[in-house]
Amino acid sequence: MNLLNEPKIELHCHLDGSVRVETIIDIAEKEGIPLPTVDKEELEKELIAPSECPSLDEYLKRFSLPNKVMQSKESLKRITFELFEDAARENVKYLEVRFGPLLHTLKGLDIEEVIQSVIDGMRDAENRYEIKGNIILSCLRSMPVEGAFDVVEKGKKFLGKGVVAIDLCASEDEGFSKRFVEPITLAKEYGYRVTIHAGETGSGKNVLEAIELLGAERIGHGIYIKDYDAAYKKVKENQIVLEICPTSNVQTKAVNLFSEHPIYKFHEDGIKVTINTDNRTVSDTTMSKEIDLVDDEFNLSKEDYRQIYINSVEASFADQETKEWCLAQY
Ligand SMILES: O=c1[nH]cnc2c1ncn2[C@H]1C[C@H](O)[C@@H](CO)O1
Ligand SMILES: [Zn+2]
Repeated sequence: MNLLNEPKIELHCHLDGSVRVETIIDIAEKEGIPLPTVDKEELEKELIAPSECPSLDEYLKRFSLPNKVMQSKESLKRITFELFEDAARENVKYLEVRFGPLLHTLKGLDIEEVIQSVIDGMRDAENRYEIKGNIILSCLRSMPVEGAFDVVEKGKKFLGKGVVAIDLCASEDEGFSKRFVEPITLAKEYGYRVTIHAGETGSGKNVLEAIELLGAERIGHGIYIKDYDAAYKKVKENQIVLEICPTSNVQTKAVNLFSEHPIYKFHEDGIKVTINTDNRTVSDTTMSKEIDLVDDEFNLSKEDYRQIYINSVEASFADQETKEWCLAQY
């Protein structure tokens, strides 16, 4: 199937993992930020995780460089605009972009300014292209829990104005959900929707706990439910949607080889899967590449793709009007 022209929906895409390489060089020059090299190809080697990348923690090291140029309002707005522009050019109709606000406060911006700048970039792109978006605020598991409270509180005023959900990301330790029950419960009370990165590095139990303790409605990755029956059943029975990111899953060693990826088995068994990039730059990918990868390996039929598109629309945290618009695009 040639999928470049098919409409697409993306629910799992990190802003800091999706910065154009030329933009990193340009902002660094303008803001006087030193880079290891200003040669585009050399810089790509620093930014793109190899497929032989040994682990998630190794993969996560690629984010420190882009975050250096994401410390001003202008750069955050520009980077967001460009991400939506790139997505619109490959016919993505709706994109939920996520980022950790606290990562962008190193040079004096406050959390509200960070969020507002990302919203501004998104709105500019929505006005210019046929794409709609929403924002997911990510809290890093590697930071103290107080950080998550801070993000939940400061992000609250943007709910319904661009921000829709809360996420936990970064290194995945066994049993992390227990630590975050309070801030995520508070977020739910405020009206945030919930998606959680879990089951990426070996633990299906983390997926079960993210659903039971944190009320996750969607799971980022969730690969390891394949080895943990209770989590598998929970995901299937509760129709929890998996945000699968094929290339990233190989790089972080959620799977060793893409041919071993359980995405198609899940799909055939009635688990709701979606296809996403995770990180356009760090994983050197696009939605078209990710869908092609799945198609090459598992021979997606038109009906398979249609189902995945519908899963994505229905599981999105968009309002009803936007969901209907997305469905009408197919
Ligand atoms: O696939 C991922 N798993 C866990 N954390 C991730 C993944 N991709 C990116 N992140 C982290 C690194 C970023 O700095 C952070 C916020 O976008 O989210
Ligand atoms: Zn992710």
